[in-house]
Order: sequence, then C-alpha cells, then structure tokens
Amino acid sequence: MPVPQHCPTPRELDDLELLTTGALAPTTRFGEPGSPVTLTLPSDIAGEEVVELVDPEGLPLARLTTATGEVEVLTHHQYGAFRRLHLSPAQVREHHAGRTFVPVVDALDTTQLDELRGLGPLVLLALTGHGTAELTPTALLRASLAAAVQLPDAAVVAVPLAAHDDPEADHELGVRVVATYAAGDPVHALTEGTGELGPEIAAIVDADRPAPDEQGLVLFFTGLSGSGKSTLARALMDRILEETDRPVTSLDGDVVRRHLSKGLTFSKEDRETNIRRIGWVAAEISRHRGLAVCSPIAPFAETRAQVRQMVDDAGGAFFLVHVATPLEECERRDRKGLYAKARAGEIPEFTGISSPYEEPDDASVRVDTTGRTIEDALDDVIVALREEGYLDLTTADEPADEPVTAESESPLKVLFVCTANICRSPYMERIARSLDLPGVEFTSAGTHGFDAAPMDTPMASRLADRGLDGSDFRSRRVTSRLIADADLVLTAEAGHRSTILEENPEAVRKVFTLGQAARLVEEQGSLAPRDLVAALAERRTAPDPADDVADPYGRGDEAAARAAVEIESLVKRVLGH
Ligand SMILES: Nc1ncnc2c1ncn2[C@@H]1O[C@H](COP(=O)(O)OS(=O)(=O)O)[C@@H](OP(=O)(O)O)[C@H]1O
Ligand SMILES: Nc1ncnc2c1ncn2[C@@H]1O[C@H](COP(=O)(O)OP(=O)(O)O)[C@@H](O)[C@H]1O
Repeated sequence: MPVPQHCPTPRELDDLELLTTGALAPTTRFGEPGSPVTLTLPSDIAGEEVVELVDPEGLPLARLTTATGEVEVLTHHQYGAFRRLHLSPAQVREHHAGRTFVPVVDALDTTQLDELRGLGPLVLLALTGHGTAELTPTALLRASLAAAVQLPDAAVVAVPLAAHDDPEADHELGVRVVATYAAGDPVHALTEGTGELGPEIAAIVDADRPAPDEQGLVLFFTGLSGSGKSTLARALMDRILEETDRPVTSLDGDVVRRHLSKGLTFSKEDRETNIRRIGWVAAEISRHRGLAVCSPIAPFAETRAQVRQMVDDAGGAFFLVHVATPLEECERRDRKGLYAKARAGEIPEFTGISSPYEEPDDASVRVDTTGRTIEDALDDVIVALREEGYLDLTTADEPADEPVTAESESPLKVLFVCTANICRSPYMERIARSLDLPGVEFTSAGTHGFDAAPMDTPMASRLADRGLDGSDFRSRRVTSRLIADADLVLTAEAGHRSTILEENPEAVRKVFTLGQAARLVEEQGSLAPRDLVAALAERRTAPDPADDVADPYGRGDEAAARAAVEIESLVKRVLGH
C-alpha cells in the first residue's frame, strides 16, 4: 500500500519548513502541548499511521507520524522566489555570525534606515510567513534587499514565520525564532517609523498594494435560483465593458456547470467542489489584476469564505453581492420551471425547497430585486462598488455625459504631485503659473516628503534659467483635504497616482499622471478648462509608466535639465488645450 499523500495549507507548509530547519527549537514536531504549530489532516487519512507531506506541486517534503506529530525530512522546500535567501539557523551561523539581527515585517522607512545605519553589520530577518508580514513574501524580500543596498553592510535572510490567529502565542514564538537565529548575537527591535519610504522601496510597496481601482477584483453574486444573479451579473459586465478598459471574465453558474464543472451533481459535496473551482479560477484572474464576475447559487457560507480567502491570498479584492430576492418571488418567476418540478419532487436537493441556502452576513451589498427594474437593482451594486473604491461606473440616474456648466465662478484648482515636493512638482507648478491661464490655480505637494523644505538646487537653477524664481517655494505633504479640494491632480509617476488613490479612492476620476493627461487631452481637442477636466473624468485609459517623469533628485544637473525639458513639454501639452 502506498503511503497516502497530503498537501498542507500555506501556513502549515511554513511551519513545516521552520520545524525541519531547527528554527522552532526546542519544538520539533506538530501538535506539541500549548504550541500553535499544528497540522490538520483531512478525515479520510487522519487515521493513517504515516502520511507523506507534499508541496503544492506534489514533491514529497516530509514523512509525518500522525500519532506523535513528528516529521522526518525527505527534501527541503525547493521552489519559490528568493529561495536562496531561506537559510536555516545553522547556515546563518556559518555565514553571518557576529552581526546584529533585525526582524522585519514591513518595508523599512527612511527613519528606520537611519536608525540601522549606526548598528554595524546587520542581518535583516524578513519574516515572510503566511499572515505575518504586511507585504507579500516576494515584495517584503524585494523591499528588504532594496533597503540592504542603502545600508553599509546588511544581509537579508527569509524566515517563513507564519501567524496562527493567536497573537500572544505568535509573539512568543516569534521572539524564540529570532533568538534561535541570533544565537546570542544582538537583536535590534525596530522603532515604529514615520512610514515615509524612499523612492525605490515606495515603488515596490506601491506595486504590491495597488490602489483599489487597480487591484484584481472578484464580483461574486450569490442567491437563490431565479433571484436575478445572472441578469444582474450580465448587466454589470456590459457596463464594465462599456465604461472601462479592464479585462473581464464571466463565471456564470450555469455556464460553469456546462464546462469547468461538467458532471457534478447538486449534492452538498459537489456544490462545494463547484464553488471552489470557480473560486480558484477567479482568484487566479484577480492575481493578474483582472476582473471576474461569478454568479453561482453558492449556498454554503463556509465555501464562500474559502473563496474569499483564495482571492485574498492572490492579492485580489472579493466583493460579495447577496441577491436577496425572497423564495416566494423566485418561485413566482420560475423562469425555468424548476421550482414546480422541485415541489413535485422531480428534482431532489433543490436550493430553497429541499436543500438549504445559508444567507450571507458578510455581503458588501444586499439587493432584493422584487418589484424593481434591473437598472434600478444594478444601481445598488454600482453605488457600493464606487463607495469601496473598486470601480466607478455610472448609475442610471447619472448620465455619463452630464452637461458641465462653465458658469462656476471659483477658479479651477490643479494640484501637481511628486515624491518629496522639492524637484518635479514645484517645477511643474511654477512653469504652469508662468503661462498665466485665467481662472486656473496651480499648487503642488509630495506623497512622502517633509514639510517646508526649499526646492532642490539643480531644479531651482533650471527655473532661474527660464527667468523664474523658486526661492520662496516650500514643500508640503499631500493630504486627503488637498486631494478633495483639487479639481485635477497631475502626478509625475504612476506610483504617485496609486499612492493617492489608495487613500482617496473616490478621487479616481481626477488623478492622472502628467504624461497620461498629455495624451488624453490631445485626443480631446481644444476645450475650456472645466470642460477639459470633465472630459478627462470620462476617460479610463490607465497610465503608462513609460510616460513617468523620472526623479532627478540626487542625480546631478544633467538629470535635472532632462526633467525640466520633459516637464515643460508635458505641461504645455496639457495646458495648451
Ligand atoms: N437541485 C438544484 N438546486 C439548485 N439549482 C439547480 C438544481 N438542479 C439544477 N439547478 C440549476 O442549476 C443552477 C445552479 O447551479 P450552481 O452551480 O449555481 O449551484 S451551486 O452554486 O453549485 O449550488 C440553477 O441555475 P440558476 O437559476 O442560474 O441559479 C438551476 O437552474
Ligand atoms: N430587478 C431585477 N433584477 C434582476 N432580475 C430581475 C429583476 N426583475 C425581474 N427579474 C427577472 O428575474 C429573472 C432572474 O433570472 P436569473 O438572472 O437567471 O436568476 P439566477 O441567475 O439568480 O437564477 C429573470 O427572468 C429577470 O428578467
């Protein structure tokens, strides 16, 4: 008889790695009394004496003795980005003894980097385990490597220390694991930083945490048969296709059952399999920042929660719509004649009649379609999507091309944004002001800089070359108030735009990169300023990073001169219209 195999959860795989490298010493096995390091086997193999634990690709990693929880190593984990940084405590002793050990769970900010500069040779212990880090494992390691480059002498080691939903036990475990790695060498606990990130690290973090409107999204409609899931999902898809350039995939319940889930029945087990398949595909779509629209009945809360988790693990957003049309109305509609058959006992296990539907208590929006038009019901979904910042579609009572009146007396406010508000955005501001456009006000701010710093000299000199004075300029940070007050926000890079939208998702229609705006306005032709801003709000073309204005900070006069020419040309392209 072959030994049964089992692929543990990501958390258990992390625990297994640390158990087998000695990082959890003195714990050496799963399920020690009082330890959060446990492993759950599916019921069909829980009674076996020995189980082979395999990685997701089926590579046997360890042999588990189920009675004791002991594991015997077969192979060490082999794949995954930055595998070379995964060192055991013994390997760390060999290569890095005598250094100061710094546990890291998030990107290091500028004050934390300053704090580390005086500490001599370091090991940044990146705690990448499931649920522990603020970033995905790959991004945490990329950010830690970028930080190490900025320190005099720092090595990065990946430690997949997972979280087990028990903060106290996890804290105790973490302290022990770090102490095992340090083995008597000093351990330095980082102080809470200001959150201000240097440009390289900020770019890594921005890419890992896209703004809600750039994140992958799974729109999951659940409800009884005939409640209106497919109808609403289809109408929403059409709206998305009409108004955005996001790629969309439909995973409709009936369609999935003809392809991906062909042959499955409506037993509880098969329904669960069906929903997990939909969830798996949807999660993969969201991993690539796509949009998946799913509309199965999905009657069980636990399976829906599993889908939410899969999407979350893939870095996507999960948006649950409960189509809460009551059974009586669904049965009255009985579009496919199935309720009549179910009542007659011709269809067993029919949801709502002879099989349960567990109402969700975690839906983003609940829509009862009884006595309402499809458009009207759809508006509830669109409003909720807009409120959460995921998608900005027009509702039925809000025509896409609402006439914009130019009679407004107050000036149009344009805010330029870069990182520290000392090079690029002040230059944009001053060049724009020099064009003397009536009825438009120009200001600037930075996503990560300090307050009240003067303009950086090389860029100030470029202004002086053009007969403009930047000596009175003082920097400031972007705030939600500044964003709310602005009619148009133009950023140097796509990363600045993402940072702003993360905090202010509702601003999605008025924040563009300068390069993006230049392209868009040229497609519009000449318009009055307010009409131009309104026209931009209707455009959905994503920014192209190739249009970014590169940061000249600290790169000398030539870089400053290049940035100046580029900015001047882009500002004139935008404002010329
Ligand atoms: N026993 C039983 N119970 C419920 N539904 C049944 C059943 N037998 C067939 N049908 C038809 O299959 C559609 C539901 O399939 P789903 O894949 O969405 O169901 S589930 O999520 O796996 O529970 C459902 O389609 P919708 O009306 O689009 O929901 C029904 O038309
Ligand atoms: N406000 C509404 N929203 C959605 N569907 C509605 C609404 N009013 C009536 N209906 C009708 O209800 C039926 C819903 O069917 P369907 O969308 O296939 O449901 P499900 O996919 O949940 O089984 C359709 O015939 C649709 O025209």
